[in-house]
Amino acid sequence: MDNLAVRRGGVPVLRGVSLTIPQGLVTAVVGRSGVGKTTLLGVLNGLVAPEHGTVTVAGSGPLDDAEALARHRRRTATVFQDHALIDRLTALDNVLLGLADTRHPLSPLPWPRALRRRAAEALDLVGLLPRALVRAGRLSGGERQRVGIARALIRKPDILLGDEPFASVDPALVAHLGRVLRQAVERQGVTAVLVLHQIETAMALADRIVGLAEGRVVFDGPATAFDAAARTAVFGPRPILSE
Ligand SMILES: Nc1ncnc2c1ncn2[C@@H]1O[C@H](COP(=O)(O)OP(=O)(O)OP(=O)(O)O)[C@@H](O)[C@H]1O
Repeated sequence: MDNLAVRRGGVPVLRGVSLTIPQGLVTAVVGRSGVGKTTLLGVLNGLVAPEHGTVTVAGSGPLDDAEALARHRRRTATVFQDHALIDRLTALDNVLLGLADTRHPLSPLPWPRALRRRAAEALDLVGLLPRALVRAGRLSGGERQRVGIARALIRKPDILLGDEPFASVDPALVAHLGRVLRQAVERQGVTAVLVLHQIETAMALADRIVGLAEGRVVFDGPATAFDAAARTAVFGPRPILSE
């Protein structure tokens, strides 16, 4: 990302962000609420157009070119903050939507057995196989989120973007899902960029941390280097709690 500036609703959100995200690692994006983490992810999957600056992806090219953007999207999977599931479809069919660029997702033809098996395996990875045939509209928030993760993993993407992918997941499951994502990164060479709300989760899961404050990158380094000073730069001084 080179000197990116982005406005939302006319208001500057990112102001000159330059960043290199290394391939094959997990990078966590952290910062206070409203700082522009989702916006940064939106620029990375081409859903948000920068006012100026460019994003160039190795193997795809600068994303301001339509062909490069299409190439980039075929290699990318996103876990959205609001899950973006179709309520009337089962968990399994929602996972198959991850393969929608191979065939129309709502085609009345049954999905080939091999692909259904792949979807079942993806659901198993996130611990949801017993809920495979339940309609998404009947799943809990955390279950929906895990369907979203399975739908991203079934694509076997080169690039995995996640917007608070564990936000509504039971805390006991977060470590397990973190391991599932790390396995995908390590076995398939995935480059992951995850917006993470909890700095503790980011430090445990990510190789690198990017901290945003006031529209700029104020920390960019290994997770092990995210110290008290970095925490203050990103999140501000700790509030003093009155008794
Ligand atoms: N579609 C939009 N129209 C106008 N303003 C927007 C829009 N989307 C986001 N914003 C504003 O842009 C700023 C950055 O939003 P963004 O969602 O990127 O922040 P965030 O860091 O992901 O927040 P959170 O941690 O609360 O999810 C916020 O001030 C938000 O109100």
